[in-house]
Formats: sequence, C-alpha cells, structure tokens
Amino acid sequence: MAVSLRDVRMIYRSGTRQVLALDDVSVDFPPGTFSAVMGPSGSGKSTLLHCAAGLDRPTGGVVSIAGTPLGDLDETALTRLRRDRVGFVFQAFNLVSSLSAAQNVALPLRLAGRRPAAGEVTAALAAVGLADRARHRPSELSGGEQQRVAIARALITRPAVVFADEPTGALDTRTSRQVLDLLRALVDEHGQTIVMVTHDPVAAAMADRVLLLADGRLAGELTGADAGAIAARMTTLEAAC
Ligand SMILES: Nc1ncnc2c1ncn2[C@@H]1O[C@H](COP(=O)(O)OP(=O)(O)OP(=O)(O)O)[C@@H](O)[C@H]1O
Repeated sequence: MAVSLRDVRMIYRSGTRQVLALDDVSVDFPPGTFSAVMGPSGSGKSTLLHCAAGLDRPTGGVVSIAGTPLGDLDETALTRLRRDRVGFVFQAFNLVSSLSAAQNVALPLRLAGRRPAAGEVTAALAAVGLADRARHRPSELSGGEQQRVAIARALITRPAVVFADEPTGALDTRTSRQVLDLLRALVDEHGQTIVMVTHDPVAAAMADRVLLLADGRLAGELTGADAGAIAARMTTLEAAC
C-alpha cells in the first residue's frame, strides 16, 4: 500500500473538552490510485489527511506510508520521510513568492541537500505544461499555473503519495478542470498515488473512488459515481449529521 490506516483514532483535547475527530478509521490507498475524501464540515477530513501524511500523530492506531509505520519514527526520521516520500498540494498554492517557478520546483530537493540533476526541474515543469514559465515568479502566473507549479514541486521527489487539500478551491471552473485533468493524468500515465480532500463533487468525480466521512467515521465509499450522484449522497449525509 502507498498509505494505510489501521484503527486510526484522533482525540483533540482543549481544557476539559474532548473532540473525537477520527473514530477508528481503517482504509488503504493502493499505489496508482486517485482517492477523494468528502464529508460534511467537521467530519474529520483535514484530520484524516494530516494523520495520513504524518503531519499529526494520531492518538491511536497505525499509519504506514510505503510500508513504514510512522509511529516507529522519531521527529527527525518522520520529517525526512515526509520530505522524501510525500508530496503536498494546497488550496492556496503555497509557493515562495520571491523564487521563480523553477526555483520553487527545485526547493524540496534543495531542502534535502540535493542539487537537481540537469534537466530534472525543466522536465517536471514540462510535465505540467509549463516549460516556458520556468523563470516567472508566482505573481507573474495565473492561479491555475501557480497550482501546476505546486504540483510539479510536489512530484519532484517522486513521492509515494501526493496529498491534495482542496487543490481547486481557489480556482475558477475552467482552470479547476485543467488541474483535475492533470492530477488524473499523473495517476493514469505515471502511476502516481493521490489522496484529495474536496468539497466539490465535480472534483471528486475525477477520482477512482470517493471516501465519505461523517462524525469521524467512514460512512461509505463510491466508485464510478458521477458528480450528480456524489452531490446527492453528500446532501443525504449532511442532512443526517
Ligand atoms: N486542533 C484542534 N483542536 C481541537 N479540535 C479540533 C482541532 N482540529 C480539528 N478539531 C475538531 O475535530 C473535528 C474534525 O475537524 P476537521 O478539521 O478534521 O474536519 P473537516 O471535515 O476537515 O472540516 P471542514 O470541512 O470544515 O474543513 C471538528 O469537530 C473540529 O472542530
């Protein structure tokens, strides 16, 4: 499995209050698959993503990335595994504004103390259709172009999995479609594993399967559903919460 969660539980404590954000969730993300995670507000989507990506340590259960149980790793080893094996794409792109597109893409390698091989960054930018924008700063790129640079940056370390948190949340419909087509192509043509949290049924319909969360639990899974069917299921879930 690229990522696996076994009985993952997350309890947030603030003062005397406790929130059970994940309630014994078990799920696998096989290599070369595109999964969407949906659910009503507060259902635990971000918590699931953060635990699965090793950004947060769950209260209980086991998360493994590429066969490595994260609970066995100290903070240094966990940071290294995240840096080398996990790619992140965020709603707000999170590019470094003072760096060019090429420098942003090279950043994860630089942080790992590696000098990019000749052509490596150019190839990554070409893979997202932006070879001719290498010298542009983020402010000189459209939103969709910035997100494609962020995707190239996420892929430069050849991660076992890319986690995308609302990757089209800040984009218009047409640009969203381009970014989703790109994510789909990365799975189909390069066997990339992608896990995407989204509120958008159109985005979720691009995935191989849609995991539905409600109250911190897996409430169902849809495969091959179109956006209309996903939206209808979400309406039912929201009404029940
Ligand atoms: N750091 C925290 N401290 C305390 N409670 C938290 C914390 N983070 C999340 N929670 C709570 O855990 C539950 C799940 O939150 P989470 O952010 O994972 O939901 P979500 O499905 O991503 O929501 P949204 O769609 O609104 O972003 C919510 O009840 C939330 O209030």
